[in-house]
Amino acid sequence: MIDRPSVLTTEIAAEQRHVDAVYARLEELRSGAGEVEAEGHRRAQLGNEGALYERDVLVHQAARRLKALDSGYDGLVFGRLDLHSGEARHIGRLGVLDATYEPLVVDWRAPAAAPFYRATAEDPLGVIRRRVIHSSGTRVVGLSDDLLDPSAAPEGMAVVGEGALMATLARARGRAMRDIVSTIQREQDVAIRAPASGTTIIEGGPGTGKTAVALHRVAYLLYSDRNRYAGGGVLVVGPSPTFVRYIDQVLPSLGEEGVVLRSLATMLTGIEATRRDNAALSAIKGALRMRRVLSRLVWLPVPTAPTRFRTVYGGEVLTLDAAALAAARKAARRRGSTPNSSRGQATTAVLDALWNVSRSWAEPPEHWERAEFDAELRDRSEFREFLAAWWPIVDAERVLRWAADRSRLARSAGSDLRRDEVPLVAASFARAGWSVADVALLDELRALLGKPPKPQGRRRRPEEWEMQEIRLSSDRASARTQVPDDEDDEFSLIVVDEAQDLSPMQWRMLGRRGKYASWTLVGDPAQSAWEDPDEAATAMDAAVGTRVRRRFMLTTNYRNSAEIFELAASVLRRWEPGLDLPTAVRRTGAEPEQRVVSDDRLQDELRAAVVELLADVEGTVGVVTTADERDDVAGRLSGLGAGRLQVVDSIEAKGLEYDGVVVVQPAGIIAESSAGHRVLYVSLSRATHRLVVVTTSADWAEPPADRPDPDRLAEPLSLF
Ligand SMILES: Nc1ncnc2c1ncn2[C@@H]1O[C@H](COP(=O)(O)OP(=O)(O)OP(=O)(O)O)[C@@H](O)[C@H]1O
Repeated sequence: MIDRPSVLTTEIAAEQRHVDAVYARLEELRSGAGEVEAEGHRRAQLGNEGALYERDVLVHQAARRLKALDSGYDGLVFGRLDLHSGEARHIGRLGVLDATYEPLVVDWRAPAAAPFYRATAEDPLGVIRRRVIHSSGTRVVGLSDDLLDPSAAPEGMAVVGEGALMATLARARGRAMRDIVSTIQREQDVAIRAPASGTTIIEGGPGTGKTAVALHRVAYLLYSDRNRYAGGGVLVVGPSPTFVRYIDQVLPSLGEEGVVLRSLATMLTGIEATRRDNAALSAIKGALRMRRVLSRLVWLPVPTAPTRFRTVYGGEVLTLDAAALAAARKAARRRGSTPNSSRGQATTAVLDALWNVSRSWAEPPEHWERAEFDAELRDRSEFREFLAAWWPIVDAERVLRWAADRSRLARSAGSDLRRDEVPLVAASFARAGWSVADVALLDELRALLGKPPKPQGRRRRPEEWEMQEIRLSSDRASARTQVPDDEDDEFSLIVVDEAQDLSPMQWRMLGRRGKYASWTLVGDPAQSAWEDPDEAATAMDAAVGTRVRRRFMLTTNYRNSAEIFELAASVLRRWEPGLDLPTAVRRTGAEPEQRVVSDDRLQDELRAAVVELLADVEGTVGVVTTADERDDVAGRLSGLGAGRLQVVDSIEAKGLEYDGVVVVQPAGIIAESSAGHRVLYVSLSRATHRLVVVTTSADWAEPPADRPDPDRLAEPLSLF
């Protein structure tokens, strides 16, 4: 007896035929792009500038095309819509036309693909059946159908497979975040395709896909207005280097390579913040009052500045003492805009002071000519050396290191730092390396210090500019990831993840990079650890400007099992009862566990829990501890997990996810910062499958009687 193929096998075979046709067409397009490139090189052999220009254009176009064709290769076709009109529309990672310009695949970002994400049974948008096509490389391995409009289904229309979303969510997580292009949900799609102008705010609880949505939005905006965004640069900012490593494969998997990903610790080229200050210090350093402190600091004489200058002119000795130099410094500052750009004003002020010395004598040498006096002194090496020592060009790092001297910091503090705060802040600048909060201070200092005037260079001929432009645009993608983006770097699109935690000084740092940018801000006020929401909101307003704001709220948690999220939510609600939290959609039957042990058993129990989770889940395991304990815990667990285990502190855990999570000493995590229960909420909502809490006290979830007033806690909800 011959087995009849199942409906699923028949349907898979039919889709495979279409997918094969798409790959065959892709090969033709690849060889076409190769020919364009060869043609470019042939033209360059003519040797004149016009030919070189054409070569650059053609090679650039071909390279872009090839890159686009390669990027979406695996699993290129992932969806199909069967429409009322009878059309079967395939959706994929990129658009492919056949030789007669009929679409074989529609790019997921094109308007024609929108119903794939937006159609529902209540509002089918002309879609009868939506099909998700699962592939492995170029081979179709499965299908998941949704019949959205059964009444319109033609006779014999097959409906096969399980729900695609649930199947995807149940899969084990790897070390890197994946794209969600085949299962984007309706509320997410609306945020992804929101207009570019102004500021788009995407809010939602843990695991609602905010990060995924923000990254897909970048790919969407690059698709819909590539010239503007690829040319002007796109910056994605995340909270920590670990987070940036976690998300850095999503955009390349969507075919976008040229986006700059930075964490708040690595915003400045050449400076990597290696530590975080404690909550009290971060609050001081992040507050706007630091700007006033820094603006005084930059004008103080450098610690090695000479306090006297003596020279001989026309046989007479001219001396400037400390008071005269201080007056000259004041005069230079009045005339200059920033210290580094004011060397000229400083020179003039010193010459004025020297001249005035001669004028104050009982018998001023009347035959001295001012112009001659200036010209001769300016030329002298002793004068130039004095100026270089007295008014040197300084960089931000040196200036902040000098502030490790308490008396120097106190001189700049005005009434902006309390007396007891000065030694704390000064001591932190004396420590090796920089903290994350210092990065924003260094950036502010760079702006306040300014730049020395540029020496005049040779002017370029217009055609040189043109060639330069072409090379720049063709190299831009790779150049942007290699060339330092310094304080001059402006972006046309800035995406900020975990935006609820930015300090006012960090908002200023980003604002300087996006004066004309379109912004996408992603955050969850309930996960906020920042204390002064009003000041942060003001700084955010100043950074993003007053243009139109659009808001989207994501409501479904796709990360956690319902069992795990219920625990995280119940803890947060004990502290802040009125919060609106998302709903988790996936039940696994695995309840989160709490293991209460004595102090001396804590480490053994932690190790046992980690070993157990590594054996139980397929993917990654995370251990979340307090910042103080993190390195010790990592040391004790080293050697376990072969790349599947990561130990992070509770702030670093932001934005990350693992299949299994062990949270160690939750009471310690709460105690670490003033909004510690929110930080714990973040820690408890990192796991997809298993959560184990290892603790020495059973009542960690109970808020203390003197907990902060819930009304005050709710304020950060108004950040956006
Ligand atoms: N539509 C979707 N289809 C498949 N997976 C999804 C979808 N939306 C979100 N996810 C998955 O859910 C998880 C959480 O997403 P993401 O990290 O973007 O959430 P988040 O809102 O930024 O979370 P948090 O605020 O807790 O950091 C990720 O694994 C993501 O891939």
